[in-house]
Amino acid sequence: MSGRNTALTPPDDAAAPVRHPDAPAPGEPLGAHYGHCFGCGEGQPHGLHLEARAGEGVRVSAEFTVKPAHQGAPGLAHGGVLATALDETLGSLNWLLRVIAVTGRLETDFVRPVPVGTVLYLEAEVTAVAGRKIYSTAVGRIGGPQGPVAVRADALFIEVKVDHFIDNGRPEEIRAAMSDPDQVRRTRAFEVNP
Ligand SMILES: CCCCC/C=C\C/C=C\C/C=C\C/C=C\CCCC(=O)SCCNC(=O)CCNC(=O)[C@H](O)C(C)(C)COP(=O)(O)OP(=O)(O)OC[C@H]1O[C@@H](n2cnc3c(N)ncnc32)[C@H](O)[C@@H]1OP(=O)(O)O
Repeated sequence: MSGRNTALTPPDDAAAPVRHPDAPAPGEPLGAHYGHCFGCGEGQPHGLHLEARAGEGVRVSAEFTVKPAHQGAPGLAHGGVLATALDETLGSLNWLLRVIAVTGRLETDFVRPVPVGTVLYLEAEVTAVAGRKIYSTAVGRIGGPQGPVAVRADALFIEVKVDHFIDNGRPEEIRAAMSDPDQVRRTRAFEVNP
């Protein structure tokens, strides 16, 4: 990785994020980006079924209820599942920028154990943009939207073209996605980004 800048701190010449004019209004649900997504899709029985809503600026909020299928230790959420909830919430921010992006780096702090049955209240925001690099941060609280922080993360997403998925995804799922008009419409909405 020598010569590559993979830091989670934006460079000095990074720009403030700009909310896309067609971004959903604050309070509106963003909906799943893909029905079989483990984070947000309805078609994954043991998935997180995370529902994100647009906030003000380039911010989102989301809730995730920890189910028995998400355990690591007895009665406690698996850390990787909590990282997935953070990743998914952070990923949904890119919908407000109308940019397709994938996680390059995700740095997670696990601050408190999260029992099964808990609702994790997540909030995320984009802090800066530098070329294809999108810097963002998220927290997850328990006991209520203003409760104590249980998890937090900083992330770097990298903008990609839709070809990233078409070229790399397993052909049978890509074929199915491309023959689903709702999926195509949702994906194409990103491509008109100037
Ligand atoms: C029509 C049907 C199509 C179906 C599509 C369906 C849906 C699509 C729509 C929306 C869905 C979009 C996303 C999903 C949303 C949420 C899910 C949660 C998010 C995820 O779960 S997503 C999965 C996990 N994610 C990956 O699967 C990424 C694997 N990876 C790669 O695919 C490459 O690695 C890539 C593309 C990241 C970069 O590759 P590349 O060749 O384009 O760019 P390059 O290497 O030149 O890097 C450019 C600059 O980024 C820096 N950089 C690169 N990598 C870095 C790293 N790891 N850490 C820190 N910095 C990094 C470099 O340092 C350089 O920075 P600098 O220029 O300053 O040096």
